[in-house]
Amino acid sequence: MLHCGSRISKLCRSPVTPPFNFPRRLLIKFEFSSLFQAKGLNTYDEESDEFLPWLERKARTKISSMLSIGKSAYGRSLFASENIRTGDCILKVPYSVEITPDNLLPKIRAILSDKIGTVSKLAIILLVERKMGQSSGWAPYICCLPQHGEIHSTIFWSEYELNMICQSSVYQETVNQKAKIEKDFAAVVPALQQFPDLESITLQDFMCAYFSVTSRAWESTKGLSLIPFTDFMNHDGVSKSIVLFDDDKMFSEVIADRNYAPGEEVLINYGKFPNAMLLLDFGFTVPYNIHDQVQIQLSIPHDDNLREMKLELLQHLTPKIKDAVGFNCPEDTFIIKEVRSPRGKGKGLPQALRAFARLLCCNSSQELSDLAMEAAQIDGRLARRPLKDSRREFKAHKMLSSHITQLMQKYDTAIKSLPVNSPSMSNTFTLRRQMAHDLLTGELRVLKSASIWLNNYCAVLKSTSNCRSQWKNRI
Ligand SMILES: C[S@@+](CC[C@H](N)C(=O)[O-])C[C@H]1O[C@@H](n2cnc3c(N)ncnc32)[C@H](O)[C@@H]1O
Repeated sequence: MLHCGSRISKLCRSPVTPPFNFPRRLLIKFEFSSLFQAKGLNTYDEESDEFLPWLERKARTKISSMLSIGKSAYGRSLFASENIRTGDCILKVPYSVEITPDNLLPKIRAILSDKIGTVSKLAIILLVERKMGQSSGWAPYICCLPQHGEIHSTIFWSEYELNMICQSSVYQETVNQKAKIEKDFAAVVPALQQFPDLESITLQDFMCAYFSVTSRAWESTKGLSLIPFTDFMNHDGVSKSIVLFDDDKMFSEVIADRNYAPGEEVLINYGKFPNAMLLLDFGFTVPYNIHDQVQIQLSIPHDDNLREMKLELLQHLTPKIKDAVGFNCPEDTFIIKEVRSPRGKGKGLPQALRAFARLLCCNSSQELSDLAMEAAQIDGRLARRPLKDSRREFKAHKMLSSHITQLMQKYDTAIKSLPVNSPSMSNTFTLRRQMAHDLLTGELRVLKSASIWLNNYCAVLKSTSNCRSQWKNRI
């Protein structure tokens, strides 16, 4: 899921020209292919057999004649039930059968704190409907949602399991997410206590419902919603199709971007998510994830004589400059992605990170003033250009390189310390250990690519400055 505020929304594009507007943002962006067909078991799912007819009766319209629900290696999934051709609309779900915060019972909404977020509101709806059992108008959907024990999001990992991934930023994100859920639950409890049927809802129930929302909801122009049936589709990171929302006709739909034979599993793309996000929000990882990324934290050391001046420079720049620079505190976090070419321009190594490194390596007030003046003369962004003195530019990047080397060593140790697979391990632990391995190896790959690029950049700087000094000596 793309978390509200903290995660960047991206417009979704479909290879098929849609006849209507794209959604602003999808919590899950649907793309599909049969890449994983080998894993798509398509065993007949008796329980789900009645699901689509039930939803179509509720919607009073046909939703899909081309897809059926089956069981896959990753739980329920949708499979082609007939030949599908590129451009076919394979499902169309009216907004009337999507679950949005508007479905919250007015009597509960009236006593809920304003601070409760949309994810929590949807989670409460799911919990209320579950408590209603068979009398719920959503009962067939509710009983398909994941239960505690089937969920592998890191919010459900034990401390021991979490320790396997303490190198990754997802560790802290998990701690933060759990704290947020606990806070929301504490705010929800007084409202639940007003209703005898709901007061037995536990934090664990709330966490499961919260996970159902983060792993299955979309965000579109109309806000956050759960889309029954569509949310049975599993993820394939290389697929291209998406769910489209037609606000005029009030339905969401998926259009085939290729042909499918009957029985093929139809997979979609949830978005360009790194394993860290897949793990936290969806409870799974992919073995080789091209979207993996690593958080790098740099700080101005307390024993740096110029610390105050560096802070001053960062803090007293105009807000525009601060935003553009991307840092305004002694310690900052930068996201790096895999650097594709060791000799390329460093795509993946954020300019802001390199700029911070240049600032950190300044060792005179004159150098700092020069940087500030240069920033003012160009676009206001600090230290974005290579330093004129190539030895200082070298030093800044060497510092980054050694920081990344240290991180690589820590990741390497973490991977080597993963418990060795053994038959005595529970299935759950074996799976989570594998997820930890996917996550750590992906992040290590990102670090290695950055390290190669930095070493190459430093080598070029060194040879250039050597050439220059040899040339100077000759004159
Ligand atoms: C939107 S639901 C998809 C339907 C789900 N399989 C079900 O049984 O209802 C997302 C969940 O499906 C599973 N899933 C989807 N794609 C996966 C993949 N590529 N690998 C592993 N699990 C996947 C994860 O459990 C995830 O939380």
